[in-house]
Amino acid sequence: MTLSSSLKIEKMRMPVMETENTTVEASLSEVPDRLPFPPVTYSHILRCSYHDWHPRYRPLIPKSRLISLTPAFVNYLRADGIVLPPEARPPREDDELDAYEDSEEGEEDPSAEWPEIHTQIKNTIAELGGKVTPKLNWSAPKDATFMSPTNDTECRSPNDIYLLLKSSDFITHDLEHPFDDCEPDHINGNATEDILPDVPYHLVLRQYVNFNPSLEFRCFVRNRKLLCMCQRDQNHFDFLFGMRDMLRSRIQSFFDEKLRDTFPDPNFTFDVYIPAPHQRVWLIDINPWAQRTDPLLFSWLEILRMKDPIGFEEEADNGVEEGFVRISLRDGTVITPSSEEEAEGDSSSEEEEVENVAPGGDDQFAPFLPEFRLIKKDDPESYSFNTPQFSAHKVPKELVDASLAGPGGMSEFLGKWQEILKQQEREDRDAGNESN
Ligand SMILES: Nc1ncnc2c1ncn2[C@@H]1O[C@H](COP(=O)(O)OP(=O)(O)OP(=O)(O)O)[C@@H](O)[C@H]1O
Repeated sequence: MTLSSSLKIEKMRMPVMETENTTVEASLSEVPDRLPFPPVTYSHILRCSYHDWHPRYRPLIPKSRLISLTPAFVNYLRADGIVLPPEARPPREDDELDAYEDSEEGEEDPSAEWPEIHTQIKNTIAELGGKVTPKLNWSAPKDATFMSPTNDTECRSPNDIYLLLKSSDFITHDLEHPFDDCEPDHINGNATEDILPDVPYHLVLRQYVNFNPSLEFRCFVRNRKLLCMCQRDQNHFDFLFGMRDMLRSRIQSFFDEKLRDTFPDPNFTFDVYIPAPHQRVWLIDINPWAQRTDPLLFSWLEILRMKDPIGFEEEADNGVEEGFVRISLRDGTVITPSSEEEAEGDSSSEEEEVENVAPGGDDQFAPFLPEFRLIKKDDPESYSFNTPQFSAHKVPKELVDASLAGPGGMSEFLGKWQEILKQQEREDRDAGNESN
């Protein structure tokens, strides 16, 4: 989950936008001040927490482990400043220096307050092959990768994890604001008492895999219908256009078979990863149907106003004649598929327009398949904003510049900074002793 995509950004994204099949034009005057979301309830937010859905969808998720967090560890994450547990030092040749370090007053060790968690994290990293990527109940610390030696969320030690978690605004949001803009649930039409629920905080450690970002997609579900989907990465990938129909079909089947009737809420979003050979769909994340979830290549207003797609299955359920569906190609050919396989076919999505004629034969047109939006080459309406992703959540520019000195720059910088502070303390102490 990312921090709320503000209405300002909604407005920036609204002007003319080329979609898969049509051109949507929306005048800024049409954009309401508040988006017409149904109320986001506390329980919806909790049901989108990794710890809640992980047990249900375990076989669909890349290998991951959950560590239930104690209040002491959560307090450590919440505390200002970044103090890391001392790490085992490599043996030194200089005996004198070793003696000096041993004789120094014990370094502060925050993990003394949560030794079991520290050990569990160490063991889980080892169990998952030595490399993990962390997240809390809803968010990964993607905005803090500049702190990492590898410049991503790969972690090999507990300290790598603490450094990322404590540097991330997204993690702070999970800790301090998970229920912002939400309201209590209603039972029999009456609002329950407005008390913020306790969050069972968990650290999620996922086995680190080299993800191909072009094959990550975000999908939007309304009233248990897959409404639309788009790529997650903000770059253009030419090869995706030829694969669009196949990927859409995979995601649709995955949704129909695994998620549609099992996720407790009718509205939500989910992220998937479909690595080569693109046979298997992996569930990566479930996010709330709420403005805080980044709509990526769509705007929320557009999604909220979108017509329901109508699929083959549904037509069969409604007893609608097969001929009701037609696919017209740009050369004027009209085909009427008799099965999903045929509809999928190998026709190029670039060449094809898919239409649906509403029951009753009137001229209402609605998208037949969920729209699958991809970033076009040199798209003048590029969806990226010429700023690095998550830049709004990063630290002051000077610090970012310091980190650009090279990989690991920031953690080295932090280590040096802590040394400088300690040296300062020692000097102050000595100066105090001399003056006494
Ligand atoms: N097992 C993994 N190994 C390596 N990278 C991963 C793994 N799982 C996820 N990622 C990467 O981490 C990114 C963030 O993961 P995830 O979607 O769970 O975080 P999030 O904070 O909920 O994101 P968002 O705010 O966009 O919803 C993914 O887009 C993917 O690129």
